[in-house]
Amino acid sequence: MKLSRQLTLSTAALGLMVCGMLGHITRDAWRRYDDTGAGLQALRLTQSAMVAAEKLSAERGPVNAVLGEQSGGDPARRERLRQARAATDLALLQLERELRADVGRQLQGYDAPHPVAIEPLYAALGAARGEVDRLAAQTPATRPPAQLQGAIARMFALVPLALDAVTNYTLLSEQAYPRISRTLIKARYAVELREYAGRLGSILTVPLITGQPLTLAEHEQMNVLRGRLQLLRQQIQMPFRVDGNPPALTAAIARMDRVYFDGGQQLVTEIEQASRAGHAYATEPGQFAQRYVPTMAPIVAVRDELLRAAQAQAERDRDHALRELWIAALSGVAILLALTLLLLIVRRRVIVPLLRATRAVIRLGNGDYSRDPGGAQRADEIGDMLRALSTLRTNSIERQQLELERKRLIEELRKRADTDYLTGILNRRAFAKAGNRRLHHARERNELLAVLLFDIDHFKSVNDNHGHEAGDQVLIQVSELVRNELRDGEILARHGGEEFVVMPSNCTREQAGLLAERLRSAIAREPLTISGGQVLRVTASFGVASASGPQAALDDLLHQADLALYRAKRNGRNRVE
Ligand SMILES: Nc1nc2c(ncn2[C@@H]2O[C@H](COP(=O)(O)OP(=O)(O)OP(=O)(O)O)[C@@H](O)[C@H]2O)c(=O)[nH]1
Repeated sequence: MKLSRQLTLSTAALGLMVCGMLGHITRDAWRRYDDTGAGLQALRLTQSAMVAAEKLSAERGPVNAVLGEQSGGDPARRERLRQARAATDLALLQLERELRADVGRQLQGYDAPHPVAIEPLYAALGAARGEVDRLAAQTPATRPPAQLQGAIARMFALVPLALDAVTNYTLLSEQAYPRISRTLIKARYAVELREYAGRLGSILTVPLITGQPLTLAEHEQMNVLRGRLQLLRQQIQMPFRVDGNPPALTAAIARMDRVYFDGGQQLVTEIEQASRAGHAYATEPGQFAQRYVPTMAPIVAVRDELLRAAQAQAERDRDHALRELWIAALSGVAILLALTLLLLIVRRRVIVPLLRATRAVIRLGNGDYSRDPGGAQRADEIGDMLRALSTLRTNSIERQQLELERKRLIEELRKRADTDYLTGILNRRAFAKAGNRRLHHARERNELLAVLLFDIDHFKSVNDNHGHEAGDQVLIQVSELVRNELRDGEILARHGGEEFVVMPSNCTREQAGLLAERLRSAIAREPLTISGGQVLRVTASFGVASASGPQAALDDLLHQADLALYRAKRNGRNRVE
């Protein structure tokens, strides 16, 4: 597989792995963020349900005051009852609104009990208030104690309905966001504490109205409630395992201990003691409610402090989760960008130069040195490689030039070895090679072969009379003259000194004689101009020999021609024999 493809595939695989990992991290961060959001939502619902439960509890105070009045309708008490009812209605409306807006959106998907429907609570509340109003319309003396008890019991029965909602929303909050569960459980205890504190006070309502002592059952009921209140108080006081209670919560608990457990319960104890002693009660229900109810406010403050702590924790966690989500998403994008950039850099800085280098190596291998691989300005390893290739190209060009020069020199040497240095025609050695080749050829085809040997007459006198250099010029001009007379395929060579040899192809003795005659007359006819402008005329004597058949040998042929030449010299020169 090619390197560029391998790189693309491995980068893609790496990118996928990084994407998968980041997807996982981002999904986790998103889930945490979503959980804290859902937790906050559930927390708001829990808070609304707790406020509704508290308002329902609080409504019992004015109810007791109105039902416990001694004479006629007290407008101030009625007004307090109206205000308490308005506060309850507002809290329920708030809860209902949040339920409609939020449940099914944020909290969907959590396997929690379905929050209680608000309608049964409204029905029970309507019925209880109707009963209270009916009794309040009667004069105090005509209000039967049993019916008063019934009306108060109905009011009591409302709170568990709201507490059910509290419990369910608390569970939802816990499930959506477990980190705040301990705080919410404590808040739930505070709500219960407020409810039981209210109940403790409410037990006294009827005895205070009727002026009767508390019954044994009422004493026992009060002891049970006190026990529960102590238990809940201890649970709330118990510090959180990791961080302990926050200072604001510690202060709220201390205030609750002082105001309610010391002050509020003291009021209850005083009435209990008067009942046991058989004394008349020093207070009537309205006055008692006015003194007792405010002592329960710090309990609600503790609850609110706990809810505030839970909310602060959830918001902190949500901000943290959001920050992590951003970090995961941004680092994912940054890693992917870095990978892409790396791929592009490697492709541009490594793969492309490698491909260029490969092409350059192939070109060099094929002997094409036309283009330089380039990249000399790069300071990295690829630059080193390209520079090495450039050097290789330069060396190869030099080597190629040397090789050409060597070939040219060899060719020149070969030529020189075969060429007569003076006349430029073949020398005796080259003639022997060419002549033997032709002889061999003639033998194969059974052709006739002839040799003409000629020698310039009285050449010595040319040298003697005109100088050796003039003799050289005569030799050169005679060879040129003869070469011009010959046709292609007719070999001319200097056989030595002033002696030349001609070998025509496939030629009879007669044809060779005619050729010799033609050459002889051309030499004799041609005036030769030597340096200094002097004109000379020379003649030459020719000896002709021919041979055919397998026995023919070049030396024999030359020997016979030489004999014929000798005869021509002897017979007067400038002739053909
Ligand atoms: N200038 C010159 N002279 C040469 C060369 N080679 C041989 N000679 C001369 O050629 C002459 C040959 O002389 P000879 O063999 O006596 O023959 P000739 O004078 O031609 O007389 P015949 O052949 O009998 O007609 C000698 O003087 C050689 O020195 C050469 O390359 N240049």
